[in-house]
Amino acid sequence: MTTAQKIKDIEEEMSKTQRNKNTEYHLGQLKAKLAKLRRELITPSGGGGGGPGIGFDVARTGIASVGFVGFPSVGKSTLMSKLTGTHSEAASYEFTTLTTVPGTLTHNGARIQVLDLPGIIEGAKDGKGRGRQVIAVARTCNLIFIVLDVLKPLKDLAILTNELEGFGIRLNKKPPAITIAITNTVPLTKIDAQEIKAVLSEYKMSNAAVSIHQPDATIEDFIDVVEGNRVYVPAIFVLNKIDAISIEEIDLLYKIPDSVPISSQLWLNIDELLEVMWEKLNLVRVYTKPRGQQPDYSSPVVLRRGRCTVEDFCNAIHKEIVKQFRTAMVWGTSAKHSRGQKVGLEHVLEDEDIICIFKK
Ligand SMILES: Nc1nc2c(ncn2[C@@H]2O[C@H](COP(=O)(O)OP(=O)(O)OP(=O)(O)O)[C@@H](O)[C@H]2O)c(=O)[nH]1
Ligand SMILES: [K+]
Ligand SMILES: [Mg+2]
Repeated sequence: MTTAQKIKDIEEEMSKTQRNKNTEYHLGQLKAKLAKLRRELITPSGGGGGGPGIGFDVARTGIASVGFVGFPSVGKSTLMSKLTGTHSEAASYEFTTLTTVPGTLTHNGARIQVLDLPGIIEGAKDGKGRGRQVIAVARTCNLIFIVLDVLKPLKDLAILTNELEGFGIRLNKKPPAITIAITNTVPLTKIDAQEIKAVLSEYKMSNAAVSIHQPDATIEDFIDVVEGNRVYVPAIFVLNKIDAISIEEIDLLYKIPDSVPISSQLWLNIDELLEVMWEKLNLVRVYTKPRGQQPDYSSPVVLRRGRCTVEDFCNAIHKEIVKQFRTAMVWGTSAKHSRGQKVGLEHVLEDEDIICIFKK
């Protein structure tokens, strides 16, 4: 039996099983089995791994990357060509794009790589078409544009989200606040949730201390933590081709969370798309101020959130700078005083801070 078939069987059994106190343990087991099978799909045991294949893995440039995921002919390539100036073939027939096509755009001084991808279809995560290669590229991006055609049913949005979920990608979600520490000394006296026990037994963890710090955590969140190979990626639902619908219909579209309606063909509402893209990328711009001079606002050093200490700033300019570093003055949100703060290499910078480095 193939992995895809095994998954289907379990999904069928789950849909037939009514949820109650007596079936909780069994359902927990099934969900864990399902997660393990999905992992097999992401990383096939026969070697080769689940990474992007030939024509999909492209050289990475820029400070962050945005991947385009969507059904065929929703307008991904039209958008990508216009945003970056790099030509990616667009046409009225499906599967025009067959590989990853990279381009770059510069926004607020940051160079961002844009990856146009082939269209995917339902069942992509289970091996249909080139879906798995496409989703494997999307997994490595800092932001995903889920591109949708407003003339097609909006249930496509749920289908695409589900395809990515099945590949371990969590859209617009924070990692669950759950920790698992395996121990041989602490007996499991307080845990009585049948589902948690079932999952742990499925993973052959007989002595585990589970701490859940999140009241609304679900058993799916718990499995995500046990599996540990999830990626949490921000996403924008790009609702394309609004030139083909009425104003009233556009107003309804605005109710979809994290969505931006646009027309890539008529170039409508692209400013909003770029603004939301910028917010979601969560980048940190740092302006350099040479001693005794005004800050240079024209070309910020752009860093990624979580990797934006003064040391990261130095390394982004030149590897040698850290060796000569004595101290730095910082002005802006991260500084304690409005007149600036003297800081060391470990200081964490904020967006639009100004920095002056003093060397030894
Ligand atoms: N009306 C309208 N048509 C558009 C818009 N954007 C793209 N199209 C048309 O939609 C068709 C498909 O466009 P593509 O850019 O090739 O779509 P794609 O998503 O890259 O398609 P695949 O690579 O085949 O998956 C083309 O005929 C485009 O001219 C838009 O904003 N409005
Ligand atoms: K097309
Ligand atoms: Mg295309």
